[in-house]
Order: sequence, then C-alpha cells, then structure tokens
Amino acid sequence: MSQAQVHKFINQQACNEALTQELASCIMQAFTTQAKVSVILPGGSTPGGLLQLLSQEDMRWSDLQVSPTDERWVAADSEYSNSKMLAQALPQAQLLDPRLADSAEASSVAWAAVMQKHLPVAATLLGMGGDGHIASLFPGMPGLATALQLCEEPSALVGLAPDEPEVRLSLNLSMLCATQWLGLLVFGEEKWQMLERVLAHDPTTQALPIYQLLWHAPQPIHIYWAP
Ligand SMILES: O=C1O[C@H](COP(=O)(O)O)[C@@H](O)[C@H](O)[C@H]1O
Repeated sequence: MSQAQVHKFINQQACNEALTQELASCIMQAFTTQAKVSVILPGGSTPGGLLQLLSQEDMRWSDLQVSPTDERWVAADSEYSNSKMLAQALPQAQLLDPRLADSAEASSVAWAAVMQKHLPVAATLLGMGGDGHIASLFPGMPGLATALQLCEEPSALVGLAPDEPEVRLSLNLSMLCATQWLGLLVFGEEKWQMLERVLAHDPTTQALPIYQLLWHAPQPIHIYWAP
C-alpha cells in the first residue's frame, strides 16, 4: 500500500512556504541531537522558489550539509549543474558535491562512500520529471532495476538520461529512502496526472522510478503539489 500523503496548494508560493516550514522543522529537530545535519535536495527547475525561501530561515547554516539527489556530468560552472544551483541558492550551507573524481564512474563510487557517512539524513526531497524519473533514475536506463532495489546497499551510480546532458550521477533508491523525512515536490497539471495514474496503479506506470518510490518507500512520502 502506498504511504503517500498528498499536500495540494492553490499556487506554488503557498506550496513553497509550507514546505519551507516543514523542512526547517525537520532540520531544527535533527539539530537537537546532532552537531551536524545533512539533507538531500533536488535539482532541476522546480525547487528554485523553495530554496529562496529556505535560505531566509534562521538556522545553523554552517553545520548544515546539503547534497543534491543527483548531478548532471557537466562542468562545475555549467548552468545544468545541480550542485551549482544548490550552492548559489544556499551559500551559507556546506555543499556535498558529487563531482569527486575525473570520471563519472569514479565519482559515483566516491560520492556513495561520502553519503553513507551521513545516513540517515534529516530530510530528503525529490523532484520528478514528466517521464516519471526521480533524481537521475530514468525509465529504461541501464542498471535501473538494481538502482531501484531497496534491498541494495545505499549507494550512488552513473545514470543515463534520454536527452543532454545524458551522463548523470544519482543516489540509488535505497540511499534516497535512508532519511527521517521523505518528500516529493511537483508542480503542474501534467505531472499531477502522472502522479494520479501512479497512485491508481495504472499498469503502464509500474516500471517507472516514481512508481517504485511511491509504492515501495518504507516510510510515508509527503507529496507537495501546486499547479
Ligand atoms: O533532470 C532532473 O530532473 C528532475 C526534475 O526536474 P524539473 O526541472 O522538472 O524540476 C530533478 O528532480 C532532478 O534533480 C534533475 O537532475
């Protein structure tokens, strides 16, 4: 049974405001027992407004470590880099940059080792593409079945997107679910229709990464949506 909890808002601003408070609360709660706190946040275009609001929250920023859910294998200063986007949006936090070696393969191995030391993180927020991908786990890509297995060790891998930039680094589903709070931020009617089909067990969605997340994550997943 899906443990999805849907939070729908009339517009993106209201959604971002509510989600900012939820994330800030998770982070503050974690700081009551930990000296350093880690969170995992999505890349892409959706989280821009959220990150702007989050950056204005009063918290122990220098002790907060932030990793992207995934990275595009592009130059560090590329407009397509998720790490660059997070570093610019949350300059007060410590970025856990996945680009740790000269090759994508070696970086994925090194990033997995780094992230394993941060588990469980206080909060993991994901985005979703219109094709049902999450992080850089794309429908039909090589290695997808293993990357979606929750019995696998929390890890990272090289992903393959259908469009440029094709080469990606991604956390696997087991790592993405190793968190005290799990969320999904999605905007737009088209993506909502995709979520409805997934939540209704539409058989055409069952091979999608988003289906695996919504139906097999071991804890409740909070879906934040606005048109
Ligand atoms: O390629 C990616 O896509 C998803 C969704 O991106 P969006 O632009 O539709 O918000 C994103 O969550 C992921 O981090 C990113 O690398």
